[in-house]
Amino acid sequence: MSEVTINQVRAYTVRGGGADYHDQAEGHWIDAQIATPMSKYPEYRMTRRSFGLNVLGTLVVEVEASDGSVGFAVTTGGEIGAWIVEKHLARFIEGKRVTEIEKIWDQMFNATLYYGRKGVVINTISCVDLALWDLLGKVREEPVHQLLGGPVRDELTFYATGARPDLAKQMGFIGGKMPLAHGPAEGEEGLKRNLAHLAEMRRAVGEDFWLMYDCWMSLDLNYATRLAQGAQEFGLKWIEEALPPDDYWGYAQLKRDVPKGMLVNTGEHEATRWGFRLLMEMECCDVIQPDVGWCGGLTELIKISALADAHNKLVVPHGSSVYSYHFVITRHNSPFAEFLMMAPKADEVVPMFNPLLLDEPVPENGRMSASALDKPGFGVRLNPECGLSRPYQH
Ligand SMILES: C[C@H](O)[C@H](O)CC(=O)C(=O)O
Ligand SMILES: [Mg+2]
Repeated sequence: MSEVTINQVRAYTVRGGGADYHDQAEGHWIDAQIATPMSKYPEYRMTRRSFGLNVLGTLVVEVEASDGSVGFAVTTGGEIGAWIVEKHLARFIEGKRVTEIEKIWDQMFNATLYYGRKGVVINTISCVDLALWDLLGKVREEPVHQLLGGPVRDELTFYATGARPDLAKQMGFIGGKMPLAHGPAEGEEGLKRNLAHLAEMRRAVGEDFWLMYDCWMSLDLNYATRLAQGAQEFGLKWIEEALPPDDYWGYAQLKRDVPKGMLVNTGEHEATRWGFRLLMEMECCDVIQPDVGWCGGLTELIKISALADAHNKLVVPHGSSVYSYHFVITRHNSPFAEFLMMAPKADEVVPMFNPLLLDEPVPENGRMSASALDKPGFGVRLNPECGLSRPYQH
């Protein structure tokens, strides 16, 4: 097995949902009015597509081994990611043994340091890394969670992210995270509306169901603190990504200033052990939320998670579908998982990376048994009906 080598890496792009879950058709809840760092510009306030949230599209990376096995993974990264894989990263992948995942990661990261570190380069490295784990699982005929040490519990439990926490409760989820609609540029009136919406949802779901606000980097410290204070009477469980990801100082202050018991979560746009080290050493949050497809992949997440464990922080990955499920089931400090509601009206459970993957497991009644993940690799296949294109070749 250790002699199985990687013959070829190929990078593709695809549009319309998939790993770039923001790339949805008009009218989807995820593209309704949601507070963003661009909301201060009225012309970019009403939808996120207006400022180009969906420009990247999905990147698909395939790695083919000498025994004929093919591993693959998907992330947000589109054509830029495909170029990076084909024109730069391929040299570190092809010819290596399928077991050399750590070495490949280190070479990809160090070779791109001068233009990488965060953002689309790390998304791309993550995608290659996940494809390598998928390949190793397939060569060994084992699920990735077994390669990671095996499940620590029998099932995953999920909270749902979407516009309808009330429906999420009926569907059996343990909580509902809503997008915040109004940002600081909409003043006191917007703040009142944000709180009124939370109050309405609290009435709809009752006392015990978790409710959270996802602020998607849109607030400033003063607004975030006032939102958190106002939200306390409606039992907001956590305030998420309230500030721009580089404002570590703001997060540290926010964590000190939110009402006792309310959690500060962040990290979905953070990357690598060094980025998360800052969040932890500066006491920026209670829960970190790395996206497995954006933070450096599984190889990096293992390190981030160990660091978090030593800092008594929970790790609840952002989105990431099967890449998150296989990890969360193996970690004591990841007690539950996120499920992004991809139905346009958030009124039914559809696979998170729909329609790109076949056999993508979904929670039933807010749960997923470990056995749903018992297939080689990440246990998913590419849907042949999604038209992949290969814009570059090396
Ligand atoms: C709903 C949020 O604005 C975003 O689209 C997803 C996200 O940040 C999350 O799931 O967390
Ligand atoms: Mg979020």
